[in-house]
Amino acid sequence: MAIEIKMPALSPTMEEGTLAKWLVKEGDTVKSGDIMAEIETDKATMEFEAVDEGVIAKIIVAEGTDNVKVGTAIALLAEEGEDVASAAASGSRSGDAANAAPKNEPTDHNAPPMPEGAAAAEQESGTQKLVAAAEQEAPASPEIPEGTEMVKLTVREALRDAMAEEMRADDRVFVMGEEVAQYQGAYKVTQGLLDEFGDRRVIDTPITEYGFAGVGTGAAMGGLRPVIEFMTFNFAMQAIDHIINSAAKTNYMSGGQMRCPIVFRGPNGAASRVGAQHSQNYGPWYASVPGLIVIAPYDAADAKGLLKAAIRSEDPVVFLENELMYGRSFDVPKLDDFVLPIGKARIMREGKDVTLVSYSIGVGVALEAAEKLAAEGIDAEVIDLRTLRPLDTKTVLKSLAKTNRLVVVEEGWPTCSIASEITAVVMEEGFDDLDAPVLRVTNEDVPLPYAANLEKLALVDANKVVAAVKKVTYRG
Ligand SMILES: Cc1ncc(C[n+]2csc(CCOP(=O)(O)OP(=O)(O)O)c2C)c(N)n1
Repeated sequence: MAIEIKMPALSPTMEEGTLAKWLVKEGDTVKSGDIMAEIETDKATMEFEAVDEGVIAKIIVAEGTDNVKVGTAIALLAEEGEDVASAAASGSRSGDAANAAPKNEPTDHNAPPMPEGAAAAEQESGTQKLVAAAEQEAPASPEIPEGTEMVKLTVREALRDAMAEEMRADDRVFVMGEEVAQYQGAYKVTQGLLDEFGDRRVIDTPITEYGFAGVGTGAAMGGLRPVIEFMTFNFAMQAIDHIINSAAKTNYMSGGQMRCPIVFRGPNGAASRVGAQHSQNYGPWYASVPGLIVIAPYDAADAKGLLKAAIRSEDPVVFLENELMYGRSFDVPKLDDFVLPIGKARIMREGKDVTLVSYSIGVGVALEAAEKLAAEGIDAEVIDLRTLRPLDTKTVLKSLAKTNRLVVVEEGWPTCSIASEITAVVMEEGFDDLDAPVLRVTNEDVPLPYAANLEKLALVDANKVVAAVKKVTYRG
């Protein structure tokens, strides 16, 4: 089987580039270190070296092609002893998941058109469509066709449906974690999955987060699409080395030649009376790591649409749920394949006097505050970030340009928080739009107390948001 040569990531931020020039042609022999092509990005022109030895069996993406996404197959290499003609005609092999074609490829009706290079490569590799679905620009709220039926689902059911749909569509997807199979999840998120998919794809593990996060990461590098459930993200402290040092680095340290399509999911943040060690928000921790995508949905529709997108992502996703949201019901579009774009915030409520930015359970706090403020004649716009990395700063800055005041609401500590990051971005890029300092409304900067009265005082709430808004609107 031929080896796919892929568009390399020649810098940590490179997402696509121009295949400016091929320096080899079909039939040429290359060895490790030979310069094969010149690749241009908006920053520089760089030489692309061969890693493997062999004969160029086929050039897939022609020179001069713009917008070739990192990871797109650009040529096929026949290995030593392999017949070049049949290598060119045959499929390809590679250790990474981007090449392992799914048996039943899911279709993404929301996927925008692909750039030329990716479209050409798609004929060679069916999975390019999935890459494009997760990585392309898409509208903030994908259009839900008029007349679409909505169904009420709990966040828990929406998450289960997302996994079940992706498992039906792609048999590389499997779920692994403590109590996910027979017990159907510590919070019953994996309900029904063992019955439908069997114990090869719904796997109970010992209490060893380091072990199963590592097995999952290896499986993703080897061509599968694991969904790793942590009973809570507090226990993922045991697994953090695999998430940060292995999964997040794969794409970059292999120069785009290997990907790690894995989802780490589970509840995050404070629950109720579970104490300091079980009540932490890891959003800011993971969002500070290049190479990770971090998603923290609020409602059931987002939980479903974003988890489906996460499972299709070519890069590792930390998917932060919230225990207190699992049982809450919301409208979810009844569509065959409801997938939301990663990296797009959503305006939950339009307003003109102040912008409230939040994510996960904090969105509910912000919406509650907006209602209270409306009663006092203050019209708040509420933004749900949805994705914490990459952050949709455009949507935040656009809203600020309208309201000129901003408060960030976060169920987490204030120091080095998402709120701090938003504040920095707004100061750097939106300074002239500010009529007041940006305020952070967060939990108190202490390990969460266990005593019910102290816990309540330490957590963010709508009254604290109202007080902050009065400060920035000078109505206090
Ligand atoms: C690192 C970590 N992972 C998961 C948990 C959640 N957890 C608490 S008790 C428990 C089961 C413990 O079973 P066992 O060790 O057999 O002790 P038992 O309570 O049954 O005596 C689990 C999974 C945890 N506390 N810490």
